[in-house]
Amino acid sequence: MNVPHSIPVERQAFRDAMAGLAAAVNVITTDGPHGRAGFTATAVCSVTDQPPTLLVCINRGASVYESFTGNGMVCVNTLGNGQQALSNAFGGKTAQEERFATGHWSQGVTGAPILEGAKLSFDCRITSSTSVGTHDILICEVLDIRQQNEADVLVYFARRYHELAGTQASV
Ligand SMILES: NC(=O)c1ccc[n+]([C@@H]2O[C@H](COP(=O)([O-])OP(=O)(O)OC[C@H]3O[C@@H](n4cnc5c(N)ncnc54)[C@H](O)[C@@H]3O)[C@@H](O)[C@H]2O)c1
Ligand SMILES: Cc1cc2c(cc1C)N(C[C@H](O)[C@H](O)[C@H](O)COP(=O)(O)O)c1[nH]c(=O)[nH]c(=O)c1N2
Repeated sequence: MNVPHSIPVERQAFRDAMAGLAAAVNVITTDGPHGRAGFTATAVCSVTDQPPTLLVCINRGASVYESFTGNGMVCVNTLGNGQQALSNAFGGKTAQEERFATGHWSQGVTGAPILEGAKLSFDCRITSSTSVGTHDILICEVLDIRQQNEADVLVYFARRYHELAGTQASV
């Protein structure tokens, strides 16, 4: 079978198609010698459960990039219903102080900020990374998990937020 290799997919066509994938909304945080920082990410998924590992894609052009790669620690805070303001604040163009002022934070094993009231928080160490196009794929080993089983879930789909009723997840 002849597979057409040379038909380019336009950037906008790719984005329009990706808008059809529903995704959880996460505020990714870090702290350490390279500063406290955070950004919103939907490009997060499970990689393997041995060792428990997830990935986070971060744009190398983001103002927070050096803080994340320099500190080498991250917390993936998955948002629940009613936390759209946090997603918007961490979604770009606002100062870090302003972003963190929208939530209440604690610290766990890695020192990265843990969002009080998040649906889930994965405290992680970055074990490796790979550059693809404009982004780095951060491979993050999960060292600790905090969760609210009954919390509702915030979903980003078709360029807007949707709320889902909570479901039980077990660790
Ligand atoms: N992976 C990402 O970097 C990513 C993901 C989602 C949203 N965003 C950013 O958030 C803003 C709002 O996004 P939106 O979903 O409302 O509309 P949009 O049209 O900008 O994006 C639609 C979808 O395309 C994908 N996408 C967008 N920008 C991308 C990028 N630079 N690299 C890889 N995939 C990308 C995402 O799946 C996104 O949900 C935009 O500035 C967008 O760039 C970035
Ligand atoms: C819903 C949604 C989802 C995502 C984003 C935005 C929004 C609103 N952004 C963009 C990212 O949050 C933004 O670029 C950072 O906050 C960095 O912005 P500054 O460079 O600091 O202004 C984003 N960026 C990224 O590198 N990976 C991702 O998965 C996502 N996902």
